Amino acid sequence: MTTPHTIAIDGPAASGKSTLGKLLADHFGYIYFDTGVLYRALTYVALEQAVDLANAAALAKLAQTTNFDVLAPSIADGRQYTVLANGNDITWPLRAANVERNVSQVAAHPAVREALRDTQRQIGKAGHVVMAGRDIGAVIMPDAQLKIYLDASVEERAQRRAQELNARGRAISYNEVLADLTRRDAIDAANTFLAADAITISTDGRSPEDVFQAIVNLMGVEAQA
Ligand SMILES: Nc1ncnc2c1ncn2[C@@H]1O[C@H](COP(=O)(O)OP(=O)(O)O)[C@@H](O)[C@H]1O
Ligand SMILES: Nc1ccn([C@@H]2O[C@H](COP(=O)(O)OP(=O)(O)O)[C@@H](O)[C@H]2O)c(=O)n1
Repeated sequence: MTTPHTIAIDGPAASGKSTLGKLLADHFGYIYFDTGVLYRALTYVALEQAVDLANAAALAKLAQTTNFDVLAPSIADGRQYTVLANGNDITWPLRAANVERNVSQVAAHPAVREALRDTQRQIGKAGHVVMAGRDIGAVIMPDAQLKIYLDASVEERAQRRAQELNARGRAISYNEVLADLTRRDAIDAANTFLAADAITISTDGRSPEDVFQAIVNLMGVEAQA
C-alpha cells in the first residue's frame, strides 16, 4: 500500500484512538485531529451558557456561532492541544466530569453532527491528516485511504481511562469509570460506525507500540519507530 494521504481511526471511548493517531501522525509527519474535542467543546460552552441539552436547534446554533480553535499545545502542562472557544482557553475543562456526563447526549443530535460536519471535512480535505472519532471512516472521510477501527473490552477501556484520570489528579474509581463508559457506549452506538473497508484491531492486552507496528506492517511501510 502506498503511504495513505488521509487516515481515519474510529472506535469507542478509550480504545486507543488518540494514542495510535499521534504515533501515526508523528511517523508520517501528519497532523492529528481528535474530533471528540469539537463535541466536548460544544458541550462545555452549552453548559456554561445553560443551553438546554435536549434542544438540538439551540445546540446547532451554538455550534455555528461559536468560534472553536484547536491549536498546537500553547502550555507544557501535558495537554495534547490547546482548545479555544471565542478565544478563551477551555482545554482542560473539556475533560471535566460535567462534560464527560453530557457530551454523548449533545453528540447524539443529528443537527449537532450536521453543524460540526463541515469543520471536520475541511480539515480532512487538506490531507496529510490522521482524524479520530466515531464516524470518520464511514461519514466524515469516506475516501480516506486507510481506515482503522480500534476496539477493546469495556473493562480494559475503563481500566485505562481510570488510570489516565487518576494520573491527572481526578479521584474516580474504576467502577465509576466502567459505569460511565458503558453509559456513553450505549448512547454513542447510534453514531459509531465500522466502515466496510476498515481494518479492525482489538487492542486488549496489546501495547500502543504493538498496535502501531501492526498497522505499519499491514501497510507494508517499514516503521522507523
Ligand atoms: N494499547 C494500549 N494499551 C494500554 N493502554 C493504552 C493503549 N492505548 C491507549 N492506552 C491508554 O488508554 C488511555 C486512553 O487512550 P486514548 O488513546 O486516549 O483512547 P481514545 O482516544 O480512544 O479515547 C490513555 O491513557 C492511553 O495512554
Ligand atoms: N466523531 C465523534 C467524536 C466524538 N463523539 C462524541 O464525543 C464524545 C467524546 O469523544 P472523545 O473521542 O473525546 O471521547 P474519548 O473516546 O476520548 O473518551 C464521545 O463519547 C461521543 O459522544 C462523536 O459523537 N463523534
